[in-house]
Amino acid sequence: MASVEENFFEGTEKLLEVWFGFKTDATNGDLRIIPRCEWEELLKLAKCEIISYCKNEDMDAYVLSESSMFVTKDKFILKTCGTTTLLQTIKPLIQLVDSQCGIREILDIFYSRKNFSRPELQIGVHQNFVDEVGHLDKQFRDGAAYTLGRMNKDCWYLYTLDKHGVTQPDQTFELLMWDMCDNRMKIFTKEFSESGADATKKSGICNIIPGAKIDDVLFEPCGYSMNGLLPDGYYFTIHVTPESHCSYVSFESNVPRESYDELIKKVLNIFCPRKFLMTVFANRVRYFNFRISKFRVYRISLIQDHQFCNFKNYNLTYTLFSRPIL
Ligand SMILES: C[S@+](CC[C@H](N)C(=O)[O-])C[C@H]1O[C@@H](n2cnc3c(N)ncnc32)[C@H](O)[C@@H]1O
Repeated sequence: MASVEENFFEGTEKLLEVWFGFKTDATNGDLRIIPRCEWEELLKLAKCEIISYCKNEDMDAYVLSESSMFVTKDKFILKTCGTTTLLQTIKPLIQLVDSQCGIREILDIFYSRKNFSRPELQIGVHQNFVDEVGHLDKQFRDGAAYTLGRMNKDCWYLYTLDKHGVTQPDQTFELLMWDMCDNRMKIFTKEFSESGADATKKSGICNIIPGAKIDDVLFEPCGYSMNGLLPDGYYFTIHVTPESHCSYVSFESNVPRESYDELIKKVLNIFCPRKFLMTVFANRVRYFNFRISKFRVYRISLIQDHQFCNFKNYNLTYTLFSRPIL
């Protein structure tokens, strides 16, 4: 029988979002003209590959062997888990966008991740955030790095640019969940579900944001990834590592909401995590005032850490919750 060590999978993702300055006068000024073979080459540097693809008018969405990639006219999002080497793509990405689209200006970048369960298994700079920051600093002059949460326990790292880059309304909401309920995790195995679509239906993921165009994959023997596309460049993406000794789920979306209460309630009801971390990022155009007192849905949750950051262009709320085992 394989040991727990051999079966360990690091579900925690590295997440990169890059906003490019887009040129109205250029016919090639759109990241979506970049051919798939170029993305495939770029992803090789991160040690992952495309396994599924869907698109709508505003966005191209790729399910990867390790999480997801989204491409819009002027925005690139890459989310990779396991022992991928995401930051190896950053310089080649900038060169690729320059050579194919003639775009050199970078409005903002966001590189973030939760602390890993097993950082020693990561490759190169990804073993610790200080080295990741060093790598990013070589590329960007005005980078700023932060740690939210407890440096010796659960925390969340962020690297962004210290500038007023993105002028259009923008927000990103993330729920990172771990210590999951085993019963719920069964759905994301081939033993219990036939396909990605079957798991999406059985779990109730299909009801989180109705009307989305969904591309879902169920891995063999277990594991699940989905991208959901909505009109006007909105998306959501869910990734599940169901193995009980390292269970982890992530939910991410840029859909705007006055309050995220309903969305959070739906996601928590599906996955039942014992611990979860929430980040809400919103720029001044889409200022989001998060008030913890309104958190009716978490009556049974304990807030362990709650922090609010006021950046030059964005506000960020970070909250870590734990729930008693019922
Ligand atoms: C790619 S998925 C989603 C990972 C995601 N970051 C998460 O939130 O957990 C990872 C899950 O799929 C399983 N899996 C099965 N085959 C895989 C493969 N070829 N590559 C990556 N993961 C695979 C892993 O064991 C794990 O349970």
